[in-house]
Amino acid sequence: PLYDLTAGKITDQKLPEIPRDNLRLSEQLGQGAFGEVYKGFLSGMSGTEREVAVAVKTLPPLCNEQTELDFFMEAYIIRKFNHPNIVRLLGVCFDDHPRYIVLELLAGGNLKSFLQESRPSENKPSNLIINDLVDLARDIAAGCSYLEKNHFIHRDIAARNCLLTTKGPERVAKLADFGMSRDVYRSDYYRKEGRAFLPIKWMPPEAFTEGIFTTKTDVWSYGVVLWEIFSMGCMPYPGLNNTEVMNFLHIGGRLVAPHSCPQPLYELMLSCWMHRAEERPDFDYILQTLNTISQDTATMLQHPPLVQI
Ligand SMILES: CN1CCN(c2ccc(C(=O)Nc3n[nH]c4c3C=[N+](C(=O)[C@H](O)c3ccccc3)C4)cc2)CC1
Repeated sequence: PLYDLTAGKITDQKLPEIPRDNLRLSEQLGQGAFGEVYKGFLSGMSGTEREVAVAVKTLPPLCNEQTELDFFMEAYIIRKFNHPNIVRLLGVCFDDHPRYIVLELLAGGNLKSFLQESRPSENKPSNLIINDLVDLARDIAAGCSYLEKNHFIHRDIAARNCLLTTKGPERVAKLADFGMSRDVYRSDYYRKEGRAFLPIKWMPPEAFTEGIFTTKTDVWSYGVVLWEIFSMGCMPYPGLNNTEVMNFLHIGGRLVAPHSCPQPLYELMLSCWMHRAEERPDFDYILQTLNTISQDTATMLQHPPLVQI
C-alpha cells in the first residue's frame, strides 16, 4: 500500500525537557480542554540559530493532581508517535509551574473550521476542488492507519480534532488531539459520567451501547470525518440530538450522501458504518481506495464542491 515510509516505530522515549528560557510565548491560539494553547518561539534547537515557531499548551498553575496527570499523559502519548500525519511533540517544561507541552505548530487551525470557511458563497466559488478534499481525507486516513498498525485506539477521530499545517494549497492535515484516548489510557475502568461527554455522533452502536472500543471504532468515526469533509464541515445528523441519533442508527438509519460527494466516496463511508464491526474495512483498505479514487478520477474531481444552501 502507498504507506508513508517516513513513519517510524512507536517508541517509549522519555519526555525531552526544554529549558524554560529557550521558550518565548506570543499570542493565544485557542482555548484547550483544560489550558490554553499559545503560539511560541523556541530557540537553541539543535543546529538552528533561528527561533522555531511552535505551539505551547499550558496547564493552569492552580489545578488538581488529576488534571496534572492528564496533562502529562497527553505528552507521553504523543511522544510515542512518529508520523507525518500526527502532531509532533518537541518537548516539555515540567520542571516548574506553569507546566508547558511544546508541540509542532499547525498554523492552519482545525479542519472543521477550515472546511466551513472554504464553503462557496453567493458571489465566490469555493477555492477547494474535490481533489483537495480527497487529499485531506488521505492525510487523516494515513495517520489513522499508523495508529491501527500500532494497535492504538484513538476513540475521538473527528474533524474538530484534526489540524492543518496551513490553509494554503500545501496544507497537510494531522491528528492533533489525544484527550479521549488519554483519559481511558490512564485508568482502564475510566467511565465518563453518563453519555454526556461522549462524541455519540462519531461512535458506532457497539461503543455507545456496550462500551466496546476497537480499531473498528476509529474506522466508524473516520467514516463520519469523511462525511464532514465532503459536507464542508456540517454537523452530522443535523437536527438530531444524541438520543435520536442512537435510535436512528439502531433502526438502520445512516447519514445521507453530502451534496458534492462522488459515489465511490459515499460507498466508502457506508462501508465504515456497517453495523457489524468486522464488516468494516481497515485503514489500509481505506487509504488504497482513496488513492485509487484520487488517481483514477483526477479529471472528474477538478470541479469545486457544490454545497446545498
Ligand atoms: C484565522 N484562523 C484562526 C484560527 N487559527 C488557528 C487556530 C488554532 C491553531 C492551533 O491551535 N494550532 C496548533 N498547532 N499545534 C497544536 C495546535 C493545537 N494543539 C493542541 O493540542 C490543541 O489541544 C488542539 C488539538 C486539536 C484541535 C484543536 C486544538 C497542538 C492554529 C491556528 C488560524 C487562523
